[in-house]
Amino acid sequence: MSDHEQEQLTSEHSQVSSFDEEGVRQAVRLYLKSIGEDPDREGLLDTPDRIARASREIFAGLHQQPEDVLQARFKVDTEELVLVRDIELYSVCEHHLLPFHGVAHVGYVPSHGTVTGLSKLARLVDVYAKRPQVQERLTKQVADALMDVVGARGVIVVTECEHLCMSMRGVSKTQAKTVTSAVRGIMKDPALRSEAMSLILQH
Ligand SMILES: Nc1nc2c(ncn2[C@@H]2O[C@H](COP(=O)(O)OP(=O)(O)OP(=O)(O)O)[C@@H](O)[C@H]2O)c(=O)[nH]1
Ligand SMILES: [Zn+2]
Repeated sequence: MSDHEQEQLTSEHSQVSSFDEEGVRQAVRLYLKSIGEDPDREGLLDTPDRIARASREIFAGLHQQPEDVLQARFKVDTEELVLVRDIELYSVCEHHLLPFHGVAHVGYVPSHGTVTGLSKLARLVDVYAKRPQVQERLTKQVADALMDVVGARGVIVVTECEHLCMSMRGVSKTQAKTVTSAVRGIMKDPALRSEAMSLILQH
């Protein structure tokens, strides 16, 4: 198996177990102790519970599939580009468990007039963002889901993010933005791709 196939296997198809709230609470107490804090001081008493509740939200995408949010599909007489720009995105980098955040631009060309609801594109971004991630994989997974689940003829996904692991620590570059893209199907056609890119870049 190639490295690429191995990476896909471990990050996309590995078994996800159910959310263990008590496990998170215990881990946070241990973490606080290990950084030299006192988990029993007043200000920190409820922190393990807060982090457990917040983690349920932040990592909700681990327990969702694209099919769960792409159910709204209907017919509109169009086979033209549909693009939702500047979809806010909050995710967590799997290397440091620190946030990365920014925007996603998601465009697709429907097949036989089958479109999905506009809000569903944003929900799809969340399904993949609310997991421990790397930005490249997030971008690719959104594109692949639109091709596979909605049956799009072509897709373009561009994400622009700031990684807190690069700004609040480590290399400390606060202005650096990471841009990744995934282009599928007929969107690879240079004219269509450049139409989509010019719409995406209209800030
Ligand atoms: N390609 C990619 N890299 C990421 C992403 N998020 C974080 N990283 C990088 O993952 C790398 C992990 O590198 P390591 O050398 O193992 O970790 P580190 O010692 O904490 O690295 P520094 O951040 O350079 O201090 C770093 O270069 C991060 O910038 C992402 O979404 N995509
Ligand atoms: Zn990181």
